[in-house]
Amino acid sequence: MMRTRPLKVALLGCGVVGTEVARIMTTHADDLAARIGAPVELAGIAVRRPSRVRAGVPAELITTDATALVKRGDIDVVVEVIGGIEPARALITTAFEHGASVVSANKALLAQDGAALHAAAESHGADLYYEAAVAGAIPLVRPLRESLAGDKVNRVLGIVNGTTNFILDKMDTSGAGYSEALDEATALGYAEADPTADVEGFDAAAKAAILAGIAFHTRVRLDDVHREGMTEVTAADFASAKQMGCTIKLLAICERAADGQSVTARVHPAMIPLSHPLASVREAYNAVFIEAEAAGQLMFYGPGAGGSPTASAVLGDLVAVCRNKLGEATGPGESAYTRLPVSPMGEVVTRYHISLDVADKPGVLAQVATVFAEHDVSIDTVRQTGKDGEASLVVVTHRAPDAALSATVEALRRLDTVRGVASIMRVEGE
Ligand SMILES: NC(=O)C1=CN([C@@H]2O[C@H](COP(=O)(O)OP(=O)(O)OC[C@H]3O[C@@H](n4cnc5c(N)ncnc54)[C@H](O)[C@@H]3O)[C@@H](O)[C@H]2O)C=CC1
Ligand SMILES: N[C@@H](CC=O)C(=O)O
Ligand code: NA
Repeated sequence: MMRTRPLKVALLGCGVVGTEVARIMTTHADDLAARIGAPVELAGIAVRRPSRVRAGVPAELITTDATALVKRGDIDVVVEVIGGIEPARALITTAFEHGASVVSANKALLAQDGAALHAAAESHGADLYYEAAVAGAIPLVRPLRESLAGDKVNRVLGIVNGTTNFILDKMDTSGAGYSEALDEATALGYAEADPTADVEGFDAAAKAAILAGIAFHTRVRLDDVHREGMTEVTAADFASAKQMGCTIKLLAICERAADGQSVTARVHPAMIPLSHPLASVREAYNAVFIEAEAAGQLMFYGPGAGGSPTASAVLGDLVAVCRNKLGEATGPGESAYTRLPVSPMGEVVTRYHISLDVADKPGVLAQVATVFAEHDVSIDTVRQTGKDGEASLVVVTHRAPDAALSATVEALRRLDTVRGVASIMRVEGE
């Protein structure tokens, strides 16, 4: 039976995502009410710039005082789509203190302070849901938290940043320049307020931290994630990748160690074979593989960024949280009981593609091969092209610990016959 008293929702932030949340809440009010079992009322919208025109957003609900809104006492759910650490963190904490549950899209905050926010939610008998924080519209957080709660996840690998995938895709397929592609991604509402978060890998690293924590039932923070952005990927890297039958993607990879005693989480550009499903993930789409002991390999694919797709995930959480409120229950909280430590990048086992500029004279290849052997790194393939006394040497290794691979590169740089290291890229997905 439908409850007549509405559940009241405060919306914090009305930018790319917030505008779409407000629009869908207004246009789909009847469906949402039917699915929840009570009407949901948008009770207030906190913004920073009230004069901005926001199509379809009820002007009478706009306020610049977000703190007063969350302190009203009659708010059931606070939807935080401001982003950043403060004032989002203080507003979420205040919301819990005043009896509200929270839906947030804020991966930066969750990757930094997720444990404290979960504890605050639990101590106030409230929910903290954040499906939109990882890979936009794609259901990932709830499948991991709920559907896979009975399985053992060993690996999560995928593309979790729409902006960088959009840029890399444009560079690869149309030869577009980096800045031009970034401007386009920003105009389409994919990029963070400061796009450095996207291109330097912070956004993907925050998502990797959230995914690893949920997948392995432990705590992983942003600082635990090895992070390399994509600003140094060049057209020459794409050309090398093509020669290998590969393309380049910014990947997030979270793994349980073979002995099960630790986990790793990393974000970096990598070559992947064109035959791998991730190679065909275009534009701002995201795709994530989850490998679980009983389930085997699962693939999640869809729009990873943009106002409307992200609002879809926010609204899904809103419905779930409202249902919990009506049932006087809460959904699953933080599960970090395994307390597995996060190992450093040096312990990750992976493959390298190394492109060297070398002197084209007898013995150079043997010298280079010796350096690899000294570091216990086995070579898979070598390709040499020479011209006018100089040569380009491309070495692809077998799998080895990342520490051994980096030490090999450092030793190669010290050889007189190695003029320079043109590029180093990890190879994944084989
Ligand atoms: N845009 C996207 O594709 C996605 C965004 N997200 C996350 O959603 C959140 C919002 O992102 P966008 O909507 O893209 O950002 P945005 O920058 O378009 O919107 C944020 C809005 O919050 C407002 N704001 C800032 N401080 C405020 C305050 N104290 N009180 C009230 N409003 C304030 C800003 O003026 C801005 O309009 C971020 O956490 C972001 O990481 C998550 C998934 C995808
Ligand atoms: N800036 C992010 C937005 C979604 O999380 C991205 O590009 O993926
Ligand atoms: Na999601």
